[in-house]
Parts: sequence; C-alpha cells; structure tokens
Amino acid sequence: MATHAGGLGTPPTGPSYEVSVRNLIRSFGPKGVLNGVDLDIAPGEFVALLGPSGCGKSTLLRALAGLDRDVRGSGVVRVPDQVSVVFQDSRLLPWDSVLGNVTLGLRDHDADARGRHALAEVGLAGREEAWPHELSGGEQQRVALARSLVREPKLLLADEPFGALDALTRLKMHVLLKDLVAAHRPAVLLVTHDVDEAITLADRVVVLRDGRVSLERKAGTAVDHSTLRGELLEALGVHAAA
Ligand SMILES: Nc1ncnc2c1ncn2[C@@H]1O[C@H](COP(=O)(O)OP(=O)(O)OP(=O)(O)O)[C@@H](O)[C@H]1O
Repeated sequence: MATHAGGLGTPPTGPSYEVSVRNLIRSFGPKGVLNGVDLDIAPGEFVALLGPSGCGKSTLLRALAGLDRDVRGSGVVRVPDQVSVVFQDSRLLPWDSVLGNVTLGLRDHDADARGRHALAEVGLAGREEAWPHELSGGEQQRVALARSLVREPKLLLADEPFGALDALTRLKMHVLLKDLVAAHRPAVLLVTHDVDEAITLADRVVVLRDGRVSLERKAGTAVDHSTLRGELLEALGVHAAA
C-alpha cells in the first residue's frame, strides 16, 4: 500500500535522512501516547522499534504511514512519499488473485511482469493465479511483502509482520526479509515484540517508552548479541531472574 504522510506537515530540506521526526505528539483524549518522539532513519537503514505493550509503537508507525491525520509534530518532520506498510495480517483482498493483489492499483504497462517478478522474489512463482485463502499464513505474508516491494518504496513500515507465524516460518521470513531489503534497499522501520528478531534483523534498535525514544543502540553482526539483549530487556523493564 502506498501512502503519504499528509498529517505531518511539509517535508523540509536538510540532512539526508529518509525519515526525520522531531517532537512527535499524539494523544487520544486526555491520554498522551506519543509525548515528543525524535527519530531519524537514514536511506537504506533498518531500524527495529521495541517497546512495552501499549507504549505507542503502532501509533508511531501509523503516523509515519500517513494513516493518522491527528498527529502533531513540531520542528523537523520528514517522511518520503513512497511508503509501503506491512501489517501482522496480510490484508489481502479475498476476491482477487495473488497476482491481482500484488499489482492492485499499479497503472504501469509492465505491472504484470513486475508483479510476477516480485512473487518470484518471495518464492511464490507459479502461485500467481491462486486465491489468498489457498495460501498458508506465511505465504500470505510473502504476498504482502511482494505487494509492498513491487512499489519500490523508499520507506517500508512493518508492524509485527511475523507476529502471527509459527517459529520456523518466522525464521524463514527473517531470511527472506533480509534478502529483500538487501536487494531493494528501502529504509525500514520494523515494529516487533521480539528482542532477538530486532537484534538479528536491524542495523539499529530503538526502544519506545513513556511516549519517547528511551534508548537507541546499534545492532547487526558486529555487536555482541547477548550484551545488547540484556541492555534492551532492561530498557523494556524486563529483569532476568538471577
Ligand atoms: N484510535 C484510538 N483511540 C483511542 N486510543 C487509542 C487508539 N489507538 C491507540 N490507542 C491507545 O494508544 C495506546 C498505544 O497504542 P498502540 O497500539 O500504539 O501501542 P503498541 O505499542 O503498538 O501496543 P502493542 O505492542 O500491544 O501492539 C494504547 O493505550 C491504546 O489503547
């Protein structure tokens, strides 16, 4: 799904971040959820967003996706026009084929070929004419990824995309997502509850707590996994048993 971050104001000129947000605020009635979020994501950078349940991760993602018109930002707020979003459920249209779902809304003359290519990239060549209900949950998420990436987004927003999958499928999807991101190089913001998923996939992990970014750490292969894991769990308020 391509969207525009219309509620966040006019993108300024400035440093070369794909996403640049300052003092983002969102309340629901009297309840302040985002109380001044600052976040930058460089082009091609993969950022994982962790935080306790209900801290506002999806609210932030929806704001960046342009799905929330009531969000407020002050200072610098920049989000690219080409944004794709993947949710926990694939949100495929049940009355359209797999290929039809991937190419939905694309007007280009080569949309069909691009859709087929995207499906091959996610390992679903030959399933173009299948109906969504004929696919497994993991396969449906593959279609959702193909649908996102066929639009060559500058920013891929993913809200717990693997949250409903079994552990083995999840691991396979990690490998797939890494390969797809390496091939297409979008900036990525991945919302997840899974600390290990965040460390394994992301270049940087951000913790949202009390409506603000409370911790940011580099991740990736050069970082000691267990040290970072401990630090992140502590930032999330999870204290390992002695
Ligand atoms: N449309 C809405 N109306 C009222 N309150 C809302 C709305 N959307 C979100 N909230 C509230 O905002 C808070 C943050 O919700 P959000 O879904 O962003 O949290 P989250 O960090 O993604 O949670 P989880 O990890 O459990 O998915 C919650 O307390 C939620 O009840």
